[in-house]
This record gives sequence, structure tokens and C-alpha cells, in this order.
Amino acid sequence: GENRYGSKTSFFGGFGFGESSTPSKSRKKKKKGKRLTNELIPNKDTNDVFSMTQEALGPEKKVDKWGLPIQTEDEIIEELFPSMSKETEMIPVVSGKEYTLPEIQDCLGNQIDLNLGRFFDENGAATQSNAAKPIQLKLLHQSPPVLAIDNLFSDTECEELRNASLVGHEVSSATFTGSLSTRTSTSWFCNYADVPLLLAKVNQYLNIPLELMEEPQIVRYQKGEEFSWHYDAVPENALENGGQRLATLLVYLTDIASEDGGGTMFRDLKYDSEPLSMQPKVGSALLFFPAKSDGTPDARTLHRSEVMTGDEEKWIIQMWIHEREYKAVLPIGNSHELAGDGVRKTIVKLGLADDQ
Ligand SMILES: O=C(O)CCC(=O)C(=O)O
Ligand SMILES: [Fe+2]
Repeated sequence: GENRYGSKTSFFGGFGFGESSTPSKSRKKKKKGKRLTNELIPNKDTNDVFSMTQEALGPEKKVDKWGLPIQTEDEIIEELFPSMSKETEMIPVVSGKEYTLPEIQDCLGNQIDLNLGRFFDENGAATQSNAAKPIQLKLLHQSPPVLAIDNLFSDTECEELRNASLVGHEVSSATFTGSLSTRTSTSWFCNYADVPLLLAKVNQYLNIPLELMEEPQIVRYQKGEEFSWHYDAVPENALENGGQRLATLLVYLTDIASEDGGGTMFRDLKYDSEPLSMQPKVGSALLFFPAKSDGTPDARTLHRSEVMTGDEEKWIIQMWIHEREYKAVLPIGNSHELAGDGVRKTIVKLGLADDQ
């Protein structure tokens, strides 16, 4: 039937760089020569795709009057986020096929262990749930694996989660400028203790210990806002806290119609022959793996949040799962320990405790 994940084909739209980039400005930019400034090049000297060196610019490149290389927007994107080689394994899902749990598990062999057999049956339906609508696993891509979990949260639960932003630590988009990607949304870092529902469900349904969870972030995108192409993997020089990010879990707290943008799109993955893009659907979760369980980043998971074109606001809550214990940075005083009691109570209330 219809592709409810709302694939679109616009690549690279709204991509912009630098300190003063705004969505309206970056949309107006034409593909003419542009300077790749030095602050866009991380100061690292490894040769994987997560790092860039001056050599990567190549000696034969045209330079401007200051001796800085002139590049088109497409060239810049290609250097920051190299396209996949022909040999790279890419296995989309078979169109229209409903994958069984064992088939889904087969695709997850290199990823952090989610023990999906505990709460999901042969058909990927949750066996224990307090929700009116069935919680259902769906495979969106085989290799690299991308999963949707439909109705992981009810509408009321999504509202409750969204309210945690009121007591979270607000970080405006300005904080993110100067990085490789443009982010024009607003984020709130949440105290673990303020979102026991999220922690309880992720802990139980997905087998994730609290200690591995990065502080949950609520993100709001308004009209014109976006988060351009990026990897979720942590750069090599920032692995001390918790090691690599092994999984990204993103829960949509609002519905956005596909004609209004706002989909989570993967540049190199296909769904029904189009770029894989998940359209926000309230209560549904998207799960993918920025790195394999051994900590190796997976460049195939390059993704973005498409520019918002309608008037509705997109709200998500998202959480990254680390290799090792992660210590919260924000808000000040945030800790897993402080959330423990609330999470345990919520697990019991949801009927997810072992001894029920
Ligand atoms: O908002 C989305 O759909 C994606 C967000 C994202 O990729 C991120 O915050 O890392
Ligand atoms: Fe991301």
C-alpha cells in the first residue's frame, strides 16, 4: 500500500554552514563557489569519514584571494559526508513484507543486544502493554538496521513527556552553530527523574540499563527549522564519557503530515526505492545504530531532520545509548541514581515488572 513513512526525494535541501546561517538564508543560497573555512575542519588526523584534514581538501583545489579553497556546496557535503562506495553493504527491506521477530533479530546481530524476545512475540507485537493501540515493531531497513516501534507511547504519555521540557535545561540552536551541520531547533536537556516513563519503557522493552542512557533531550522544530545532515556517532576526541553512542532512540511527540516536511531522513538508505524517511507520528519511536556494538561508527546512518514547511510544531524526545556508563552533563545535578525509584515504580505501574 501507501508508504506511510513518507519518503521524499529532495536531497541536500536547506543545507547551510557557519555561524550566521539561518534556514531562510540557507534556502536562498545558490550553488556557487563558497569558502570552506578552517573552523569547519575538525583538528584531527585520522583518516576515517568522521574526521577531516587539510589534505582532504586536495592540493589542486582552486583558492580564493586569501589562499583558502573555493568549493561548491555539493563538494563540501561530499567531503564532510563522503557518499558510500559501491561495495558498501546496503540492504533495504523487501517492499510490502512484514518481518517476523527472528528475521528482525537476524538484522541486529552487530548491534547492542536489545533482547527483543522478552516483550515481543513472533510477529513483533508487544506481549505486555497498557496501551490502547498495539505496540508493534517494524523493520524499515535491514542493513544497516533501522526499526520503528509504533505506539510505544500513548497520546497522553507523549503530552506528559513533552511537559518535561518545562523543567529541562534549554539550549537554543545558537549553541550548535560552528559545527559541521546546521541545527535551528530548540533543545531541552531533561533530568532523568522527570521522564520516568521514557526510561522505564526503554529499560524494559529494549533491555537498556539506565547507566548507559545519555540525558534525554526534547527537541522542538518550528516552521523553517531543521537539523541538516549529520552522524550521531561521537567524535573520537569525545569518547571519555560513556564511549560511543551505540543506539539512537527518537520518540515523536507530535504528528506531522508528510507534505509539511519534518521527516527523519537517511541519505543513503532506501525504502520502496526512495530515501528512507520516517514521518513524525505521535507515540512512535525510531531506533537506529550510529555505531556497531564494538563501537565502530556506521557512516551509513547519515541522517537529517528535514526542513519544516508547515505551521505545526514537531516535537521529539530522544535519547542516545552508550557503550559504557554515561555521566549526565546537564541539567546540573542530573543523575541516573535520582531517577531509580521513579523508574522502578513506573515499571510496576506499567505491568512490565518481572514479578507481576
Ligand atoms: O528530529 C529528527 O528527526 C532527528 C534528530 C536528530 O537526528 C538528532 O537530534 O540527532
Ligand atoms: Fe541525529
